[in-house]
Amino acid sequence: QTRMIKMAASMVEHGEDAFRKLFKFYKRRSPPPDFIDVIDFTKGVTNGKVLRTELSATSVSDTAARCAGLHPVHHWKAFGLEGHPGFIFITNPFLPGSQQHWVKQCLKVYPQKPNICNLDMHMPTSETQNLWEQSKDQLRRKRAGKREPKSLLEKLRWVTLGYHYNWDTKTYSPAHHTPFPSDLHTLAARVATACGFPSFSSEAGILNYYHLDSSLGIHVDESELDHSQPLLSFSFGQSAVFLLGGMRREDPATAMFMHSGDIMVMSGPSRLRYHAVPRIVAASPAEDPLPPCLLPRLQPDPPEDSAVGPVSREDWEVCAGYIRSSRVNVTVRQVLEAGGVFPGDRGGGGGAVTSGGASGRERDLKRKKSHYGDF
Ligand SMILES: O=C(O)CCC(=O)C(=O)O
Ligand SMILES: [Fe+2]
Repeated sequence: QTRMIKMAASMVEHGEDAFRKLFKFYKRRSPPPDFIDVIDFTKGVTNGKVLRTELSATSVSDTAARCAGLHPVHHWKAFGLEGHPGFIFITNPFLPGSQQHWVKQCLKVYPQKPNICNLDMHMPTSETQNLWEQSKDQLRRKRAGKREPKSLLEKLRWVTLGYHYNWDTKTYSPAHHTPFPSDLHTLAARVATACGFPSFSSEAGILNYYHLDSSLGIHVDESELDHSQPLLSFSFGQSAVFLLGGMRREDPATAMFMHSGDIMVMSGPSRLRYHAVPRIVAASPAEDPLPPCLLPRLQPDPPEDSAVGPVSREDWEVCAGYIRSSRVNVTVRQVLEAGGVFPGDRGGGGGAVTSGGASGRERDLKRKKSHYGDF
């Protein structure tokens, strides 16, 4: 019997190596990896694994899409992956000019109280309240090509929204909840509806801020209590290599680019797949550090009741200084079943939930360290 256990252990180890090796391959600095095997959905169906997917084009009116800064749903290009039901990749469906709104919110608005960020553990609220004010002049100079010491905003690693994820206990709790931003709620609702999840409710958000040397370890997001609802992921700024694995940590993974504006939906049988971000891919020196979809252009005024507003030139200069060497990813999750409550919660708060599985939302040590300490 010990032999069997040993054999199983070595198989797991061997398998784990496959995803970990791929992770290390794409993370490597010198020599840098080639990206030949990385799927680029913006190039269409070029890889045998890539499939076109139809969305429910009539489920979201063109007006509702426009109010969330999105093209009409029938213009979106959505893809799936062979053997990965429930995985949906939408290449940048944002209207020109509207990604700027989300970048600005992620840098200027969402890091503010009552939301929680990694810097809260290290400094008084009076200082974290003012990340933007304290960083804006430095970032503006950066945008003009000047070398600058790291601004406070560049030390931001994560922000949580709604039910604030507790990285230590790997749980959400009714005691740690603040209102979810309404503009992001609207965006997520439109995307979820187009993907066939009209009852999706944005209850928790995790924003991850990456620089050119950042990565996110292999993990699965299983702390939410309702896995029948999708996980939505929005990316802005520099591109990333994203690895999508299987239901077990040792399953092989597929590499794909996530570019600015791309949206990923992990639903159904793909909701609990392992995944990781081994690398941020900087624009080549010959290119503008800002992707074309983030270059300033004159936009028609957004509709009256739009969730997205115009970004002032002043504010955009700061954002551009930041995003020329960074990536922001926003994930939106539904935590509870419709009408559900936290187990053990009698309405009085407290009573954190432990998610299934002993591993919870497993992150590698590196990532864990960066949660509270790495700055
Ligand atoms: O940055 C990404 O694309 C992935 C983020 C992620 O997996 C998470 O926040 O759970
Ligand atoms: Fe994740």
